Amino acid sequence: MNRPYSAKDHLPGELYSAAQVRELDTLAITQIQDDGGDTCGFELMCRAAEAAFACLLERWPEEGSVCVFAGPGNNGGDAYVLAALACHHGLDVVFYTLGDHSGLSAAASRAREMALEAGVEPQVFRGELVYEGQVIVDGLLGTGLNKAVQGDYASAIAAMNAHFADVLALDLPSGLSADTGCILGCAVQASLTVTFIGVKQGLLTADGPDICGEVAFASLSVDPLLFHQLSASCERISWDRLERLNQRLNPRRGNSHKGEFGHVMVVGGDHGMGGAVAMAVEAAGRCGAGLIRCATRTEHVAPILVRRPEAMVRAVESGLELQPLLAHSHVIACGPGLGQSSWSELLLQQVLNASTPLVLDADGLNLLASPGWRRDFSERPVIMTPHPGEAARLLGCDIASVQADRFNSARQLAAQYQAVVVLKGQGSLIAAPDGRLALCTDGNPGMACGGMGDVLTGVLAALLAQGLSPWQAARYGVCVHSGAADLAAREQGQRGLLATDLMPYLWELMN
Ligand SMILES: NC(=O)C1=CN([C@@H]2O[C@H](COP(=O)(O)OP(=O)(O)OC[C@H]3O[C@@H](n4cnc5c(N)ncnc54)[C@H](O)[C@@H]3O)[C@@H](O)[C@H]2O)[C@@H](O)CC1
Ligand SMILES: Nc1ncnc2c1ncn2[C@@H]1O[C@H](COP(=O)(O)OP(=O)(O)O)[C@@H](O)[C@H]1O
Ligand SMILES: [K+]
Repeated sequence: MNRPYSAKDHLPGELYSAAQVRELDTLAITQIQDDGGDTCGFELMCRAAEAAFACLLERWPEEGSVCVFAGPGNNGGDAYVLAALACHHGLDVVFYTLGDHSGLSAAASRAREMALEAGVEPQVFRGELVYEGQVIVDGLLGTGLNKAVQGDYASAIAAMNAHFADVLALDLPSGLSADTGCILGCAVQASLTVTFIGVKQGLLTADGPDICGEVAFASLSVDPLLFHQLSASCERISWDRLERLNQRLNPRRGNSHKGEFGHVMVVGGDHGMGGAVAMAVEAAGRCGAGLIRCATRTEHVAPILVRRPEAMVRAVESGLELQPLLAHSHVIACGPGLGQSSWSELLLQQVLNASTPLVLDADGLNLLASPGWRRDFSERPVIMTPHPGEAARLLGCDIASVQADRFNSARQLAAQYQAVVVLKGQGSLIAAPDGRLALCTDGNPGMACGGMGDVLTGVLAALLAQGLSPWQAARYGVCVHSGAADLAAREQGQRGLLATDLMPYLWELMN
């Protein structure tokens, strides 16, 4: 029996779209066929069901029964085989079907026969879920989901979600889009999702992580060489993975000096928003920038110096004093607390006129989105860090449209601005202008609080200052930032986590 392995830290680094996984399925079936195996995908279906059933036994070892839902596609086929295995194992099986099962695929038909022979008694789901046990298996809809869920399917999903039992989802929770991580109409809330052959990109961003529960991956013993035939849509990154891939910054030479680690200039902090620049300054320092300057409003100078006397903080009240300061910087971080006043515009204008590597965040992005400000950054190393609201302004659409396809939104922004883009939020995405995508699985909802983005801006600026390219810095920085937040939350919990709580952990992870 092929053993799936679980926990997001151990998921493979390659993520795939639904279409790509279908391609992998086909390649795997062809190979099984060439090796003298079955020709219709039944072998693969059996392996999927075996892997899922192994997970079920491991997670719920005491349970004596299982309730299985099967849809009319191959996801339902997996469910039939699992039900047969459960019967053979001596579990009581309640089996509900939805949709027309007279047109099952060849593989799913064989799966159904196998279930009937094992003693499974399928009944059409008519709105009432009668089951007393602890485990429901969701085999309604998989990667074939192609429209919003409604009608009987929606009723079945509502019944599963209302039941006290835990749900094990086959491949992915029904109703979740494998491509976007969005709920299409409604979705099953799973405790455990066992996903097959390739990890679908939608499991790890937007609503995916909330809906999937724990994610286990089962390769179905597919020949790894098959995977070389198509490139993954997206790379999964995490602090732990970067570390294992040995993508850390090298230890410093003993004989080094501050000039080697870059001078960062943080620009922003209009009236009432001095904290934002203060946090970017401190994060840049904790991530190893050689020297940090800050250009801000007069009233913020003293408070920032009190907190971080290491920084060189200058008042730029008229805005025009900025130009000569920029000339002495290796990296500019612009946007935190910048505001959208004429002062803000004057500062941003000068920042955009420079050619220094740039991290652009917050109001820097909001201003960039307004008419007449649009830029092409192909000649300059730039990282843009929009949250979904800022991304919507930059793309001229609403937030729901950004979130409806985060992968596409990030890619589109990177192409339009010719910059590396970090689309923030659960499962932060990093997109390069050439189409490369990475998804960070670190981070937690404790980070949904003011100032977290300002800290990220400082982190990224420090990494650019130490010589990383925008693509490297963004991948590394997003993982360090989210990894630090996970460490901080482990101490005291997620709720109540503050942006400045990350500082000691940034320091630790950077070493
Ligand atoms: N093809 C293969 O070789 C393998 C496939 N596997 C399983 O097969 C699944 C994919 O199978 P399918 O491509 O048949 O797709 P699904 O099983 O996801 O279902 C597709 C069916 O559902 C219908 N449907 C789609 N959206 C609907 C909606 N919102 N409301 C009602 N009906 C809807 C479609 O019209 C179609 O009839 C995977 O997720 C995985 O579980 C696994 O057995 C591994 C091997
Ligand atoms: N639910 C979440 N899960 C993971 N990361 C999150 C979550 N909510 C926010 N974050 C992260 O926290 C940071 C918040 O940034 P942002 O919204 O710009 O905050 P602010 O503007 O207040 O500084 C981003 O890096 C984002 O990815
Ligand atoms: K499913």
